[in-house]
Amino acid sequence: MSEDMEGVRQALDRLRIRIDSIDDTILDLLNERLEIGREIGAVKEKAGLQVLDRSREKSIFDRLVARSEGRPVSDTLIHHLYGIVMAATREVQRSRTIAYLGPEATNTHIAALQQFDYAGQFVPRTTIADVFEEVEKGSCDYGVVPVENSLEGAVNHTLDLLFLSPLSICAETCLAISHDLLSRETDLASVSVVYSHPQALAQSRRWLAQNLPHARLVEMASTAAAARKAAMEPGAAAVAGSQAAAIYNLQVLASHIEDSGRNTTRFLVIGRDETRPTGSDKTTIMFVTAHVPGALFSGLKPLADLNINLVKLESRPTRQENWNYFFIADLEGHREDDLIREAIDRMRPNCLFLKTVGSYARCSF
Ligand SMILES: C=C(O[C@@H]1C=C(C(=O)O)C=C[C@H]1O)C(=O)O
Repeated sequence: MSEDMEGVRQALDRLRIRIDSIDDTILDLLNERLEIGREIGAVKEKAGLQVLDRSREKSIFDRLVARSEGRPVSDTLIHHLYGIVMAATREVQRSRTIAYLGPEATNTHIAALQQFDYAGQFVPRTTIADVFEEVEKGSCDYGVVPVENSLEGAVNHTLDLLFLSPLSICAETCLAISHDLLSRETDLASVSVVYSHPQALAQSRRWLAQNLPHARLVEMASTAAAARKAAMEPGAAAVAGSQAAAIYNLQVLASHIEDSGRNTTRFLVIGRDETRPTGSDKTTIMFVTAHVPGALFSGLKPLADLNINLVKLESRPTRQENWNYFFIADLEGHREDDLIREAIDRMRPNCLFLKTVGSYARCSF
């Protein structure tokens, strides 16, 4: 090693010792914070108070943002980091169980982790119907299921189950599906085999041919199974979402290796909560109209009359009678808004059946 390189190594070692010591302190302080959170939880439980206190959380964010002004930890980073820390502090006060369409590391799992800030007990279920059932019978507080993909369209099974279910939509979350190359290796040269779902391999074919021309490509049942395999095998990599890296402790060797296309999936959180208005909300209703000319038109007319934006309209067979359909409409606004309330009241007499499935904050893309 040249003298120069030796100097660089020593400088890095010295600085990294300081980083290690800071990480230890941060971790000890986080553990102390969670322990205090647990004590706060006990006080609240005795007093019959709710775990979530938004105004306290807001005042913490405001104080920290002001404290860090002009320093490297930005406003956005504070919201991101402390959002996770606060979710964990709430979680030790009252654990939430979240059923999702599994197995582990699927896009639905990632969407669930993202939506609940990684705090909670996440329970994989094999089918969308099983997720609904867990929440309906009360063994889980929430369920997370896919509802729409930007390339494939609606997930009909989710819509059909929602039609029959007593549960509400509490939130929606969107996930940009992108493909990354994940491995326990730290450089591309050490990768000799790449595992993934056939679709993900196909969508990354050009990048793989250019960057790993000699690697063997092996098809797996899912990108999650591929990531799990890559985590166990030296010289192996997986094409999967970057979040699978955190779940399986893998390195992201390359990001966004898909050849083209923007592929986004929208997920719903189902449960029993009635969500408060946020100022940027959507309301989902489901309704059935009579089988006569103009029925859908008169059903929807109040929306036009009241100038309410119809974000989405889908139809599905009711399966109770042939050629009978129910409609799913997403309206801009919250069920507590006077305008939305008025519109639904006016729609009701024009429909054979109508239910509000939930009002929730719109996801940002
Ligand atoms: C710890 C508390 O419970 C929750 C968690 C908070 C936090 O992590 O700082 C703040 C407010 C509450 O939503 C609290 O009420 O102080």
